[in-house]
Amino acid sequence: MSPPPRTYYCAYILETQKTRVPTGRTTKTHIHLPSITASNIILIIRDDAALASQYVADYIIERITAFNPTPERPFVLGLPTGSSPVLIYRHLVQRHKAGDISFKHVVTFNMDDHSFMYKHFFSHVDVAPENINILNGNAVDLEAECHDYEEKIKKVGGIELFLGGIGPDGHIAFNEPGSSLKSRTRVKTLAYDTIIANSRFFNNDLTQVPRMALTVGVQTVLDAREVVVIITGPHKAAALQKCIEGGVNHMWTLSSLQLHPHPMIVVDEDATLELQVKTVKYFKSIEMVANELGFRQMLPRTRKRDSVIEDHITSSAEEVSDSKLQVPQINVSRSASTSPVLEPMSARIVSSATTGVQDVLEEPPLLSMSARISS
Ligand SMILES: N[C@@H]1[C@@H](O)[C@H](O)[C@@H](COP(=O)(O)O)O[C@@H]1O
Repeated sequence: MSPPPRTYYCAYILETQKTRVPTGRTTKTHIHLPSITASNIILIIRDDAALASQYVADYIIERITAFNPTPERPFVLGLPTGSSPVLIYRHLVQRHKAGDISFKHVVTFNMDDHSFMYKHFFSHVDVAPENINILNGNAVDLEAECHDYEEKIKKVGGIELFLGGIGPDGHIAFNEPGSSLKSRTRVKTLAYDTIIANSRFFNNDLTQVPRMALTVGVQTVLDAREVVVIITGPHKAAALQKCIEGGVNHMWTLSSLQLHPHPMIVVDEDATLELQVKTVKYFKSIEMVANELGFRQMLPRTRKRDSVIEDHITSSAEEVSDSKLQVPQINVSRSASTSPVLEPMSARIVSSATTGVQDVLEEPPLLSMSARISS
């Protein structure tokens, strides 16, 4: 009896893998899922936002644990704001409190200039204050602030994993439609759509929403060794469709992930509403095949490699020698400087500074941002 087609397919991959393994050496190999997709993008689909968020949080924990960070070689994590990652942070906090993960040797860089990170994440885990990097929208010299941010990222050895969210227009961080795909950290004028979307943080008063923001650039995100993006809700379905089924396009800056060697997008069913059925089925089958074969997404253990096959024997020595990282000694004071040039969103969020830190674990899962902030 002939095996089912998917067995043939898997067998074909395994055969490819075998022929690429150097002869005469005992190696344990893994296939990267991106190698069997049309682009490199891995799309993970979960039933709802809670399950998608849990997947991402567990994945981040897995990656930090596997990296085994130390003070000399910290794990560098890029982080977003917005309502999408709130459940991810909640899950990370829970796992931290359960003793599953420490953030002691994790250095963070935020995508843009919000302070909500303290409320939802930093205040609840053991991340060292000197390891937290957030753009300061109150800096006197904004250009220098942006330049220094890029330098700090470089100094710490680059970002290992950039977690991101998107706006309904497909923007990543605050890289609005039309942003250069080569852009780096800079001041960005916000699109009207984004101003409307962010008005929920400002009592729905459009006039209160800042018109500009500091943000990492598209290229800053693409430079990370891995990018993981969470997309949930039907209002982001059109953006997901453009970014997955369309080409690379500066009007949908998330689509730039197609240029990245290790991007993963984790979505709920609602976000897939605009995708073709065959696209959804295909990506689901990729995960199913991987599960059946007993492997998940595997990243190169060495920082410079982007190979289909991973060599577990040779990697560790290269990895250590290639990553003498220094934790930057950065002043992360949240206080505003004397004459603010550009007020950050965080400064205008009603009562965010005065309400104090709440235990986010007690919040209902899908409470809107505005409701949380004004409570
Ligand atoms: N700069 C932020 C993005 O980083 C975020 O991804 C987006 C979506 O936010 P939400 O997750 O609340 O939809 O909002 C803002 O534009």
